[in-house]
Amino acid sequence: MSYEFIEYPDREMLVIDLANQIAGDLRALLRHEDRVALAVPGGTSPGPVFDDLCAADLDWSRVDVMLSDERWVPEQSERSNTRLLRERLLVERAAQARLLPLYADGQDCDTAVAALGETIKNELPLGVVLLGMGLDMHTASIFPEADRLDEALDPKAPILVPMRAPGAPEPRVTLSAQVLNGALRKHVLIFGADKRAALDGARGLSERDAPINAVLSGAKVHWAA
Ligand SMILES: O=C1O[C@H](COP(=O)(O)O)[C@@H](O)[C@H](O)[C@H]1O
Repeated sequence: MSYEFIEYPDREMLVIDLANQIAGDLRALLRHEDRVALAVPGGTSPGPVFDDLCAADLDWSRVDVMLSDERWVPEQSERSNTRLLRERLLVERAAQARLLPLYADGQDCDTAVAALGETIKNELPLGVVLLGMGLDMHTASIFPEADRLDEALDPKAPILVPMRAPGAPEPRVTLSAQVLNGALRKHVLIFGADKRAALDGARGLSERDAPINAVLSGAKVHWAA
């Protein structure tokens, strides 16, 4: 699998350039489509990119934003990826975008995935996907040793898969690898020497051992120490 690796002198330059590239991708796709879907990660890495991207000059009213994965916790929780989105991406100009939820309050994730997946069906293929990666080489919530890892990696996987994993403190839902991998533009955001070593270490491993490998083909990987 081949991907483009872009190394930046520092995190600030990465953030500015990546936000510009995503905005450029969205503008380019909006020239030919009525609406474009953008999927983004949660966790600790993407916040600064959201802070820049939210001010991008484009027709956000035609952008459908969703998460790559969600931790099954209420939006009030510090661990809610939806909360991060609302606070740092869906503000300023990007407040015009439509949020497609990956969480349903009061339901369990195993029953909620079918209905949540239905709302995403018409968005495929996704226009732009930004992904993160954990030190254990998980991406979205596709974790090594997760209970439904094989299902999430299956080319015939459903759109959304519930997931429980030793490395995840709460149940999750995740877009499946084929949905993420099928995006028209793919970006992966990685900060730090330890994650770069993890990415290098993923080379030659199976997708089960290194789920990041399931989404790298044709992606741009953005890295800064
Ligand atoms: O739990 C998650 O982890 C990954 C990586 O997060 P980071 O904090 O190491 O940047 C993230 O991509 C994923 O969306 C999130 O749910």
